[in-house]
Amino acid sequence: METLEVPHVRHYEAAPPTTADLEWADLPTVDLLLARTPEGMDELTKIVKTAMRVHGFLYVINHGLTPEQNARMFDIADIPFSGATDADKQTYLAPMKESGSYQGYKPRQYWHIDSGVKDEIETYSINRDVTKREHPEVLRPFLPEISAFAKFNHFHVLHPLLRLFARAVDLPEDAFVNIHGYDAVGETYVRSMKYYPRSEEDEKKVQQVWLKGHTDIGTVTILWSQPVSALQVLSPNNTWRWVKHVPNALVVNAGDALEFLSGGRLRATIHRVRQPPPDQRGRERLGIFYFAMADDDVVIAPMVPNEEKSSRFTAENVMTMAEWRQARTRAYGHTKLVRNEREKGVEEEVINGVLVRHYN
Ligand SMILES: O=C(O)CCC(=O)C(=O)O
Ligand SMILES: [Fe+2]
Repeated sequence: METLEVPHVRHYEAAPPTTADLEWADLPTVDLLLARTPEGMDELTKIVKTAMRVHGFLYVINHGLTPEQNARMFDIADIPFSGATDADKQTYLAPMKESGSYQGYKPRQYWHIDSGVKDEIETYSINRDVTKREHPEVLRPFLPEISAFAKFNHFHVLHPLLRLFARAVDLPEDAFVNIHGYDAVGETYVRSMKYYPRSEEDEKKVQQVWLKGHTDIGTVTILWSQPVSALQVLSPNNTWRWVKHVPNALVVNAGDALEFLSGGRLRATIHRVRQPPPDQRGRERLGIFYFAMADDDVVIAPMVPNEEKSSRFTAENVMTMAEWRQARTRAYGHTKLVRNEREKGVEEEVINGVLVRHYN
């Protein structure tokens, strides 16, 4: 049997945490150690219920990966950007327009942000089944570790959270787990994401926005916390609050698909990425995520009575997870958005009959 020797990986040194005094979001924490007992599950269900109604974001701690294993994943996450050649980046481009898939590279300057200025974000997305597509040669020796990381996210973070989400909306505990199979056909990704600083002139034009306010496409987004402060959530009183870095914690939010499945009870909260505070400017920002989607063939219609006033989903919008993610991926950063005359900074589009809002 051929064995691949694992080469040395350059250590990715992130910027130190900011010392700026920012308006931080006050997000609840789910301690996964509590998920091991029935009493703990009851307590966590209450926390999750409030978290998803009020903030739509929460922290997860005690997931089981050590700080060293976490740091190793950030080192590996940087390989597609600093280790691959420009030719690799062309060869392994994601077929975003053709098949509505992010598998592979999304190059910089692919999405329109504002006033003719485009994004400075490179992403590399790998299906949880890492064999679904070929990868740049430099990344191949690390595929077993990436695959183990996907499995870890799936079974040790996603599934426990899905059980809590199901309990929070009074569904049987495994209702959401059953539509997030590890071996099912679907587009859950491990994604590396690198933000590069832009010119001051462009910062002015986009009013310091690096990634417009949006909701995520899938069911659950798991973000591995990193020190460069830039992520903000739209708080219940309609102001942006910064998400503080918590070492080795995860930042979790629901996306559109979970909002639809839960009849609007588990809200897909708007969030954005903006220029970091002055002490972190000029630095790159590397992120690593597990973007979960339900299995491709799942109809993302309410599994509980629809909460009319909060859900964007209506009975006419019946579609599968695959249809929704493909339509959203094709449209993102390319469609002409319509300014909402009543709400400043809000632009809208309708995708498959569903209102999608973008914030600046
Ligand atoms: O970079 C971040 O912190 C968030 C990115 C994000 O919201 C996304 O890719 O959907
Ligand atoms: Fe997002």
